[in-house]
Amino acid sequence: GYNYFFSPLSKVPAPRTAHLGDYWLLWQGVRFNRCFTVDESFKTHGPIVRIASNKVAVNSIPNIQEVYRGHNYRKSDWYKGFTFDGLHNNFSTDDPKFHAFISKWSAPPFRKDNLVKGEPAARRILNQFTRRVKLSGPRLETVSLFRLLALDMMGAIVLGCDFRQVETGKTHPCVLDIDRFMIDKQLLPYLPGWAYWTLRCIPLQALRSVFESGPRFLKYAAALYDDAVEDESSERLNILSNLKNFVDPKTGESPPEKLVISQAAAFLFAGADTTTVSLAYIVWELARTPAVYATLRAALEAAIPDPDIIPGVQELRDIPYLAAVIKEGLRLWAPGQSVLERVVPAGGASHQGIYLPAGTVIAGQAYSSHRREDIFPDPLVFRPERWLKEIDGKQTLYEDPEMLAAYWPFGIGLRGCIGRPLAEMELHMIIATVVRRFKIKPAPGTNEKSMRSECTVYFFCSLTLYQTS
Ligand code: HEM
Repeated sequence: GYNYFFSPLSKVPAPRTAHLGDYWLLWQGVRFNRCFTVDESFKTHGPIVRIASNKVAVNSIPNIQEVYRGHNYRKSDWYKGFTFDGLHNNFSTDDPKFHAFISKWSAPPFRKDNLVKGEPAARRILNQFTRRVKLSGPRLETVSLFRLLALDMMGAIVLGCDFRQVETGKTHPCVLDIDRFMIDKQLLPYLPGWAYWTLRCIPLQALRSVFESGPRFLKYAAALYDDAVEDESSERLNILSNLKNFVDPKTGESPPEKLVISQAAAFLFAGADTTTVSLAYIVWELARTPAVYATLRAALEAAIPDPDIIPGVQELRDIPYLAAVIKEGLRLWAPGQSVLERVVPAGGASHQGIYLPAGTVIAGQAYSSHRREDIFPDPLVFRPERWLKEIDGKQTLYEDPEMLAAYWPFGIGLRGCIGRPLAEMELHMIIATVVRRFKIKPAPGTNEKSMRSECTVYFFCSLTLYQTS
């Protein structure tokens, strides 16, 4: 009754059941359908929609910019699930001071000049990947393989550790725990408290391993921390040794060990599967869109005459068609594209002419912004050309300001993705290698339906990679 008639949010347009409480959103979440249903609701009800008793979603670009730009709208309680041992990291915290404090240590290894020093390690892993593809035969489970690749690359380039998964073909246990951890932290929090605690009491091994994944994560991170060493030969900063040895020049203080370990655990879950999912979708789009594959292949053959050579990221960034393929892939299939919750600050705020009291949870979703027909014509078509323009007779990456404002696969502003430069480096190097060295086509069973997901790894994606002559 209160939710439906008297709540200040009852004025916000919504599917009828969303006005009644939190079950509508929960139901969409357990069906892995939240992102798509919220998107449908925008189409039916307009740019602001109520999605739960205290939650609204917005799809107007100025509203989204206002919410995500600064620290004014803090992260919601949902992010608290991503603490480890009660300790926050730069993903989970809603405190701007703590965020600035922890970002100060974490940011330097992600600087482009530092990442470039990781290129030899990235090349070594990509050559191992090529050998593994050849060993595996023509049909490949690409998601599993990309998961090995993404974690190995992140480990070698910025974490200062060698997972050696691609080389040995053995999956590190933390990869499976990423799945369990995401179920525990992303899905189960939507259950009512009694249902969550009932599940926790059921003595089923599969459930136990879900609930114990958080502590296990911390153990993996602690082991990495213990092993982290400076790579003196390359003068490359890695996150763990950087955090381990960091001394604040002003205060002389170092970050507490427990905090560093919690931060390392955050990088493990935030950096591996995001890259995996992006890769899987981009390669799938290339496999099912032969004209785009052919154009990219030709551009790469021109830029990389010898397929045994893997160019550096700067050289690859100078191939506009490759950059446009990655941009377009992330437009359609960014891994974190469902609602990212923030909280309306003290004093409340007005969005789309509706007053939202302080404490209302508000969110946009990249999935919907990226499919705005008025901004991205034929939004469902994978068309890298939309990001290109002929300037002075040369094909150039062109970022139309309206498209750019609506494009946020890595989030926006101060709480945007700290790993973006690394992710972009990995995507450039991996996609260039795959396309330059292999012909690809989707295997039977990989189709629109099998690829439909909330953009976690819960989808079946099997592509056949053929080696070219
Ligand atoms: C294609 C790959 C990636 C995509 C699309 C992506 C996307 C995002 C998005 C959308 C956010 C904002 C989340 C929110 O507001 O809730 C985010 C934050 C974050 N990402 Fe990424 N990410 C990627 C790769 C990585 C990598 C490789 C790392 C680390 C090695 C990483 C570490 C983080 C961290 C620590 C945050 C929290 C930043 C903060 O709140 O200040 N991400 N990412």
